[in-house]
Amino acid sequence: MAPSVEDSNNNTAAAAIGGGVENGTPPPEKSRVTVVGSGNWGSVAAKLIASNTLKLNSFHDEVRMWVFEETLPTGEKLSEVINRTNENVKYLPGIKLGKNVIADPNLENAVKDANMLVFVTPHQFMEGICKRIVGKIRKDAEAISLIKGMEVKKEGPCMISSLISEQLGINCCVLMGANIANEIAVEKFSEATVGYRKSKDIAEKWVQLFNISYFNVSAVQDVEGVELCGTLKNVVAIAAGLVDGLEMGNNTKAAIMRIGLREMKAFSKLLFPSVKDSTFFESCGVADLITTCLGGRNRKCAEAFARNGGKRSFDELEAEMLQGQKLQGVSTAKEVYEVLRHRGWLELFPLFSTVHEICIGRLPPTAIVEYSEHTPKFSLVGGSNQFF
Ligand SMILES: NC(=O)C1=CN([C@@H]2O[C@H](COP(=O)(O)OP(=O)(O)OC[C@H]3O[C@@H](n4cnc5c(N)ncnc54)[C@H](O)[C@@H]3O)[C@@H](O)[C@H]2O)C=CC1
Ligand SMILES: O=C(CO)COP(=O)(O)O
Repeated sequence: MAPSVEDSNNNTAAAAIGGGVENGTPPPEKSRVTVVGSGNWGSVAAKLIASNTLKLNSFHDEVRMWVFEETLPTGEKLSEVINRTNENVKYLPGIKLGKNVIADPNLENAVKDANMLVFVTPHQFMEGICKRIVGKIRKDAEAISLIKGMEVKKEGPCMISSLISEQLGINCCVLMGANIANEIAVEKFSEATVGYRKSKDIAEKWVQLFNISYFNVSAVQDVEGVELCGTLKNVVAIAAGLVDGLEMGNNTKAAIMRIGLREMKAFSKLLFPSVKDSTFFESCGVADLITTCLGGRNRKCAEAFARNGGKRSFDELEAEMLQGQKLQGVSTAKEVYEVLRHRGWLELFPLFSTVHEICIGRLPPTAIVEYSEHTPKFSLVGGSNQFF
């Protein structure tokens, strides 16, 4: 059974500021936050949030964090070690999360009282997680997804925020940005973008929960644009890593990033015409693309893949190099490819489609920089398509 935390700022303090038992109006209910996920970014998100809930009167101090339970080489359970040491020794070693972060291996228990749910797991696990908690969360819960990825169904592509909204029947914002977790963990400055659909008030509450001196958050009304930026840049980061592994140099890498950004924008607008151009200039857009292509896990594994001439699979490299952390770019490239194939758009997106074909071994890593029959428009910048 996971422990719990008493509030330091209890309702007496809230009552003293506005209303309260003295003048007959009950104090507004404090929000309860649960973080669903405890990987590298999930743990940093919990740390950020926990530092803010201690300061903000409108939130309960305690931040519950669902842990996908595993047994460590020492024989101990990960959740127990987190609660004992206040550190996620596997996914974020060396960083104290805050004593008000409570690791809970029981998913249903972790979510049941929360009215603010923060989803941050690798995207491939979200459908299963939603199925487990349908009908077990508060009806008035609000959600935010920090997950970079999408699902492809028979009906077409489904963004993770839509999956959450549709399966759980709740509103879901997104938070994406140039956010390499290990850098934010040591409190180096970065920015992030909240994407919201309708309610600016809800978006502002999320901004309040995440914003801190070293993490500058702003909100834009463009859920799909923000989420697609975060999702698609992982495919471009694979391409950037391949170029690094081939030792092509900075100009080639910059070209890959530019072509990738064009494809990100075109793909997003073809799927959702409402996506705004301005979103690509937020942290979730060009800034996340740059940081991931320079320092992300997708880049790192793709570099190793190219150095090995494509002879070692991404699965093998992921297991060896990331030790339990997960790549999102390889599966996203596959999902994007499915959409392109179904819609007859493959030739419009040579970078995206080439990345997938390299990942599955149909093309060699060098194809990323080759003008071949498979990539007829690869190095052409013009293109008559209105979306480019
Ligand atoms: N790490 C980073 O720098 C950033 C990551 N993100 C995004 O955040 C999302 C989560 O990534 P991270 O927190 O970095 O995770 P991670 O890749 O570090 O860790 C993997 C997580 O998956 C869990 N897991 C393994 N098998 C599972 C299963 N069957 N069911 C449920 N969970 C399982 C593990 O316990 C672990 O918590 C991803 O979409 C990623 O793209 C976004 C910004 C930065
Ligand atoms: O999304 C990220 C940075 O914003 C992290 O990217 P990687 O998953 O490639 O490390």
